[in-house]
Amino acid sequence: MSGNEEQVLKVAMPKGRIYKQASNLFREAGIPIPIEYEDTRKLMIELPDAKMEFIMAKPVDVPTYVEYGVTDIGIVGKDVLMEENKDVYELLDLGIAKCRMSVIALPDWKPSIHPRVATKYPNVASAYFREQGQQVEVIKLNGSIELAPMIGLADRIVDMVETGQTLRENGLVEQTEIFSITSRLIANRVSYRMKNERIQSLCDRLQEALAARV
Ligand SMILES: Nc1ncnc2c1ncn2[C@@H]1O[C@H](COP(=O)(O)OP(=O)(O)OP(=O)(O)O)[C@@H](O)[C@H]1O
Ligand SMILES: O=P(O)(O)OC[C@H]1O[C@H](OP(=O)(O)OP(=O)(O)O)[C@H](O)[C@@H]1O
Repeated sequence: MSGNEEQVLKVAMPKGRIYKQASNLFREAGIPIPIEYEDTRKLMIELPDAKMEFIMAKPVDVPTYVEYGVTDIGIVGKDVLMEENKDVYELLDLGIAKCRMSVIALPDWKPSIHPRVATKYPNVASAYFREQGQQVEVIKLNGSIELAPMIGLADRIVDMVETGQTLRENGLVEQTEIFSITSRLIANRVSYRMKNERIQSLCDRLQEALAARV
């Protein structure tokens, strides 16, 4: 890394579906991060002129990098923030990668004596059903969650809905929306104090870029 170490702002960017929207927003804010990174396996991007360094992280790991301070800030979905419950500051709602967390079932769902709920988000699901006063067994899956009620692993699932296409194509219905999701800018607590001016100025630029969109 070149330049003054103190001044470099380290950012954890999520690989996958958030990257494109987040990188568009950064470019609109005047930060020339590449549009695509998929054609390389490079996991770090340095922007010496902007004194910024980006790491390409698995989305679910972004709060961990930020909590440990190996990056100063990061971008992450509200779903991951709720599930991971890390000790970080949530600075800005970026309004990108919109979707919602919902309870989903087959159309003929009926309450059962030993209800089972499959999800990628066991903490979110457990907290939700606890608040509802419903005792359920939560089963953790890592993907293709919609399969669970279809093949009898669970009665219901807690999962994200964006367009609703996955539900429609698999004959499932949304029972309840638990919360809406967008991506957030988060910061390490120490970095927020030590690099406050840099982080604040980035927030201002991102907010201006967001305001210019509407
Ligand atoms: N349709 C959607 N389904 C899932 N997440 C979505 C959707 N639309 C927006 N998002 C947001 O994108 C984030 C990252 O999703 P993405 O699929 O890239 O990562 P992931 O779930 O970790 O995938 P993988 O495990 O395949 O790497 C989610 O945490 C959520 O905030
Ligand atoms: O409402 P839709 O627009 O259909 O989007 C929702 C789907 O997208 C996500 O799955 P993802 O693509 O991340 O795949 P996976 O979790 O099954 O790996 C989510 O878990 C839903 O299955």
